[in-house]
Amino acid sequence: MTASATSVANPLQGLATFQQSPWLDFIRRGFVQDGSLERLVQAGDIRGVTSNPAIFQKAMGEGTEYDAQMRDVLAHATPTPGDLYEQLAIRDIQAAAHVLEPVYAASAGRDGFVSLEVSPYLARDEDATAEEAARLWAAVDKANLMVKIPATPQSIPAIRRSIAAGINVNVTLIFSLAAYRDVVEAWLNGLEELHARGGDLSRVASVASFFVSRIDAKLDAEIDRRVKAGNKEADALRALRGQVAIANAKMAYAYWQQIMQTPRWKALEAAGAQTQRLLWASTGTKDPAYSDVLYVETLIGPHTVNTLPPATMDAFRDHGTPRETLTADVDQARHVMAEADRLGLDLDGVTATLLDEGVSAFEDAFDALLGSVAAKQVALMGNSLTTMKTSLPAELDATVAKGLEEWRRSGAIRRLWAHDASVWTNGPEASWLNWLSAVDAGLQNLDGLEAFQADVKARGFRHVLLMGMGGSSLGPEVLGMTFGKHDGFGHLFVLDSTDPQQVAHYAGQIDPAHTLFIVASKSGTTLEPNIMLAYFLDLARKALGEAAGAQFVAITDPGSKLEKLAQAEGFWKIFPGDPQIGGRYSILSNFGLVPAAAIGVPLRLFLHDAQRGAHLCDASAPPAVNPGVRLGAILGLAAREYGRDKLTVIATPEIADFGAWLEQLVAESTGKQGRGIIPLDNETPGGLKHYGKDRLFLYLRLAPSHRHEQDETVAALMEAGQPVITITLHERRQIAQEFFRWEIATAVAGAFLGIDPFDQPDVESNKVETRKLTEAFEKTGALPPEAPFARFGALSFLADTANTEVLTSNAPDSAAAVLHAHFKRLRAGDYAALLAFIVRNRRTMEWMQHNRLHVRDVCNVATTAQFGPRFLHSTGQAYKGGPDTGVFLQITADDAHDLPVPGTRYTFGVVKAAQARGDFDVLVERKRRALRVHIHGDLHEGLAALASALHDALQAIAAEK
Ligand SMILES: O=C(CO)[C@@H](O)[C@H](O)[C@H](O)[C@H](O)COP(=O)(O)O
Ligand SMILES: O=C[C@H](O)COP(=O)(O)O
Repeated sequence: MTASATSVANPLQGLATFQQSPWLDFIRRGFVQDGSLERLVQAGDIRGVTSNPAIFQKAMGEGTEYDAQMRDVLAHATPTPGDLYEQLAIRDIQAAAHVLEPVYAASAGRDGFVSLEVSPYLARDEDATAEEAARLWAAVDKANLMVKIPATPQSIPAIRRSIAAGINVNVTLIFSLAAYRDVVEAWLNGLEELHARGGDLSRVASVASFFVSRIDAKLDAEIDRRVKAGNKEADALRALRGQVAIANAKMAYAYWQQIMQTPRWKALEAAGAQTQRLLWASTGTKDPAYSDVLYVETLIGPHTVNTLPPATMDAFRDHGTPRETLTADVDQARHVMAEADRLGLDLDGVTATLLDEGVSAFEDAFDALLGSVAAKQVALMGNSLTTMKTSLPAELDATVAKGLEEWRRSGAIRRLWAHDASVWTNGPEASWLNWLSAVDAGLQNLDGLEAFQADVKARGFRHVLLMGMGGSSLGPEVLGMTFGKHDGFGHLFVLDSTDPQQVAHYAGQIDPAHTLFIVASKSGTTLEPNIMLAYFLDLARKALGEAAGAQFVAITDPGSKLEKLAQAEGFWKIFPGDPQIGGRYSILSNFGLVPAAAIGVPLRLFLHDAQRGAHLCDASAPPAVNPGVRLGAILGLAAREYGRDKLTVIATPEIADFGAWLEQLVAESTGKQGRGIIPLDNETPGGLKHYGKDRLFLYLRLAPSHRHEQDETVAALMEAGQPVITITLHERRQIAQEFFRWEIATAVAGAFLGIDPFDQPDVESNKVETRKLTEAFEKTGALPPEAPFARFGALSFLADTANTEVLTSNAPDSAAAVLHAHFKRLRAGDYAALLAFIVRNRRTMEWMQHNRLHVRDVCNVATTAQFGPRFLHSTGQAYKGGPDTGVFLQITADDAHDLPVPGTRYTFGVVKAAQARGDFDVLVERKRRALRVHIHGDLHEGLAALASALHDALQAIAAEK
């Protein structure tokens, strides 16, 4: 039985007599699946369906109707929440379109449509709207689909373009006659364009959705306000209650009638075009004082549609009176409009506001909808996603919620993904955002990377030596430490030091004939990788002769000096970097993927995990459920609003190296202009009393290997009211998700801090100072002389004038006294940093750790222990550019053995010394509290002396408390 064959059994069906189609303003899966829609259609009650973001929000936001399809989709892929929503919505729309096909067929394509709205986020963007309309049209692939496009000034041209492309369009959110005129013009223009191209006009259907009841709701409120205020025209105003919306609609209809008489339309009609029908939307009664069928009964007329919410549909079926009203009392309607004008009811203002409110209400609904979809997605994906739980003081929690809501309202996450620098400082940020698409690029290049991996395996390298600094080395180091050695692949050594002992140590570990050398430098001009390369190329040449280049691979930005050198030296491979990805955001690009390939990390799985991270942090994941934005808001607001800027990392040992990568990302990105976050990696937990109010704890927990005692420590921190973020990984590979989450989080934290998270001005200053010194050395064969202000045994102390004055004011007579004066400067909220330009090995690392903890436990401040020059490309930025809360002890030492740098006059030792001096110069130039201690003679004896002096100094400080 088709709709047209149905006898008129109720008022709804009676609308057909007046050539009005009742459509249903509602959709949801169960309603279509259980045959409810079909029954209405077959009965002849309903001849079309409309949907909008608010309707889908209600449908998908509750219950489990969509779970089965979600599970199905998620079993094969990890879409973004936006894509997932779209797949669900498209299935509903297709199913409803299928139900309405008989109506469409029986009406020869004039009726029986289902509408799907373009994303409300695009309402102010012509191109994006037109593209999305075309995309949805193709994706739904049903002749009886109507794509809904809002009638914003920006979208009107997209309506023309879509009609011209043969797409059925439902123009929505029309409130004013002026907007309706523009819509009609766009529709006519579109048809004319299509006609000129020889297109089939008869298949292009369109409706213009004129919103009704919202106008009364707004104006009635204004009328009530004026009446209450004693307006002398109270009676005239009252008479307009519930009148203007209908009168406004009648004016639109009258305009449509005029258009239908124009030669322009007649020509199109003769060419087969269908008329664009007026559709009355927003026809549910809002004011209970009015009839519940008011906006149906008053607007019945030929060639129109009324889309009814279910309650209005039921009411009209029950007690509506179908009779032609649209063409009746038109003069009265004109009078109402004139009265409204005379009384100063600002209809233009109201309709403009309603359009803005309409767009933002659909945005809000879409946010809520995507939020529910994302939350469901996360729940269904279970342990295939890393999870984040937070335990925050109530005040911070509330501030974060406010910050997230602010991000939602301002659409900041969409702007971030759209590479819009207004998220940050409106500076050069947009040029540094390709890391957002790095995972997709990696997946596209996967075949090439896997082929490289297979070749590496086939060549049977025993070792992989990666040379690079900061962003080029810390990521690969995490991969090496986290994933370990894979069968058939070499062991990874990461060299990011200029310490001659360190270089010699690595040289001693590898056999050049069985080593794959990877030199990684984006710029290709960084001093350290260049001299490391010079050294190891020389070493390899000595062992392998001219064939040495074939053992080398370079990762560098296209056109760099390093690229040229690699070509000249006949390197095996040169992998390009992306000039629009900064070093510390490069782990998921070739800078991480090539080393990952070289050590046998399963790339496809790794990238799919990274993709999970990226998709869950997508623009379509609203801030409150976006794992990256949530984390970023906590980091940024904890630092900005509460001075909780010491991000203290506790991690399951198996994934603990992540902290070194994270330190660079967070510190170098945020630590500038006196603001920022100071990450503290690997600070062994201590008693609660050692932690001040400047801490924010991060517990990175690898569930399968978690340590009970760490869980307990963290529980105690939470108990004590310290803010704790717990991120749980269910397997190591999920570190890839965390790489992406932290990149987004850092960028977001940067936005909250009001800085550019993609530059590193103070690292650059350090490089400049170092270059000056090495250039001076090239010329003179010596570094400029320097004079310690004190020497005690093997320990010399150096500082600038300002620091020296403070440190010598009490005429220190021992190393302990100098150190006492130095660390005595620590205040609550400060941090102490040990910055050692010495060989980095287990023994020295233990020394550093022991002494940093000693400082923490006596001074109750946050501490960090860093090796130079490694940290110069990482946390060094924040030490110099971040908050002035650091107290720095730089440690340098004589080199027992030095190594020449081939092709230069200097040695590794000279470079390292220049770097330490450059570092110190910039620190003091920034007026930081800094002291340098230089160890003469044997390093370990000197370290022992220093530890003992420090011990005495700290004991004195403790005694003074
Ligand atoms: O499809 C359309 C219009 O084309 C409808 O879904 C339209 O969006 C709705 O009728 C309105 O949003 C409902 O408005 P209201 O009852 O919330 O004021
Ligand atoms: O973090 C980046 C380091 O400063 C190294 O830079 P590069 O990759 O250009 O050599």
